[in-house]
Amino acid sequence: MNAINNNAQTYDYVIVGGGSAGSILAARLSEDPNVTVCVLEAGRSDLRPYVRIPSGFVKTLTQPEITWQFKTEPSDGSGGRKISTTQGRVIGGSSSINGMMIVRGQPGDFDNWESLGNRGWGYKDVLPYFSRSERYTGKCSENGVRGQSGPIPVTPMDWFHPISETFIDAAVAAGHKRNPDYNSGDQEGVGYFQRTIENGFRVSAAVAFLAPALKRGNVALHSGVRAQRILFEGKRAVGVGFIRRQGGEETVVKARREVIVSAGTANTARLLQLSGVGPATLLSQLGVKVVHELPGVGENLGDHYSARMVMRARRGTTTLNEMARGVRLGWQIMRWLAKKPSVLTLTPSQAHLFCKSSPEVETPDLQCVFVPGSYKEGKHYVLDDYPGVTGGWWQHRPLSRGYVRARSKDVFEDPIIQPNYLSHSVDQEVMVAGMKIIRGLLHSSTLAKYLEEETVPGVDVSTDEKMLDFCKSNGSTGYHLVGTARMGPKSDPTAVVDDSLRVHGLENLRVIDASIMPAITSGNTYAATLMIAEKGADLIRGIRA
Ligand SMILES: Cc1cc2nc3c(=O)[nH]c(=O)nc-3n(C[C@H](O)[C@H](O)[C@H](O)COP(=O)(O)OP(=O)(O)OC[C@H]3O[C@@H](n4cnc5c(N)ncnc54)[C@H](O)[C@@H]3O)c2cc1C
Repeated sequence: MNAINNNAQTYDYVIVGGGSAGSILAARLSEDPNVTVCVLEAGRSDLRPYVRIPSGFVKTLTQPEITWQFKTEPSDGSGGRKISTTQGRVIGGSSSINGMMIVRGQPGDFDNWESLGNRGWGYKDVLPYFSRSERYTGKCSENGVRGQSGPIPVTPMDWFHPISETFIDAAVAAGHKRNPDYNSGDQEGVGYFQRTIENGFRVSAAVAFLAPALKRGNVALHSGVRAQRILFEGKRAVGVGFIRRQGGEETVVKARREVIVSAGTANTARLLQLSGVGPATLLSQLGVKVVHELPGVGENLGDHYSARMVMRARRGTTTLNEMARGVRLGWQIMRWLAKKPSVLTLTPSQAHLFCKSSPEVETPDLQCVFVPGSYKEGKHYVLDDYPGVTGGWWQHRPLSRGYVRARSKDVFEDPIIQPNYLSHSVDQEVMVAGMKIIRGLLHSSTLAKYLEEETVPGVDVSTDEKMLDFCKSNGSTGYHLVGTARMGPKSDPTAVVDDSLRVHGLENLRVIDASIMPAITSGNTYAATLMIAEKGADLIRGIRA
């Protein structure tokens, strides 16, 4: 181990990652004025129009200056393709570039975590933490599960397209119930997404938590720096070494109490590995000295593999494809400037359908989404030249698992990310079932007044085999990477952290971000990550909800 510079600055807590979880942790830990916190963040300022204006989402994905331009390894399930699985590298992390849709998941997701040996992570235990960070402005159900005074606004959809409403009608006609609040504990049904958008702007975890915390004076933020290793004295984490540029000189910050890794699922696993915590064989291939052997570091990678189909709308129908261009776009910009609902404040998907792939399944195992617009086939976020709509779908709880492995000791070289999409036969069956459900709705008589022809993939893709092939060769990431530092008891050989989020076998080191999920949640993963951070902060402070 390199010598630790004795002039290094010392804080009570050093947090690696000023993203979704890191922002909450910095804010909660610094509520005590006697505590000092240092946040190390690889990205820089989030004061950018494409970050702050919700529809800028698609632009951010291709901007390397604010994103980790990660790609997955090819596999049979991805039709031999590498898939871009961009993550946020900017203040606020992925919360500054995500799709802003808030989906908590299902009660059973967390009861399952608890049944895997994680005490205090059942649905009833995590509910207060979901509520704590949110300020839900929609109509609340009477069971009191929604938060109404937290820092993150969760707002109902305020801009509606008649085809989206007709999609909802089609789902109701097909027997699905209209659900006014899928985050109430009963997820099943169809309706509109809830969003982290307020007054026309994205409200990221950094805007809601980190920025106010920085004003307290006991939080230091180093941006544009990459942590390259956690420093240990024996088995105790004592600080973090970071660099500003590839091959640059290392600076050290020391942690009096704890080092907390909140670098996101891919980077957290990679940082642990580069710090000598991980599978011994991998560490030896990398030339990293083993501090503590933990075979599960980087394993158990999960994601929501999604596919989409496109329908051409009848001539004269105005979809987002037309509204996001020319004079119509000008009008929408004017509306946004006047603080009126506008296409500029849309989430990437407008309507949802949480449903079952078959009657035998106990709770919804599919998430279907509807967008009153469409992208050109094979192109990244280029709108079709004709009026079109998109139906997408993914399996809630896929069984396929992959891994993240550092490629080299250099934190400027992207890690190997292999999600092994659709490697499990159940996942293949559920994806095909999902395609049949969404296709049935898009071709229904209810939507026929608007839609005329399936353009992607086309009706000749009609057998289960062809549909599976289509999913394999056209599907994509849900951007919901989780699981590479899975939480579980010591008796579980693949567990990385215990149910207090402490890394097994080491002292003063916790992982608190999406990587600790033992199994992916039934929905987009942001809300669950915020909950993990809220609970993680209490675990550190010894507070019970
Ligand atoms: C494009 C996209 C769209 C998404 N859409 C949705 C959605 O609509 N709804 C939803 O619920 N979920 C969505 N998600 C998923 C959700 O945003 C993530 O699950 C969640 O934000 C993960 O939070 P995190 O704290 O684990 O990581 P992040 O928020 O990614 O934070 C990690 C931070 O650590 C920093 N970092 C990493 N390595 C280092 C290092 N070595 N040194 C210093 N800093 C480092 C990163 O730059 C980053 O800022 C989306 C994700 C993406 C990427």
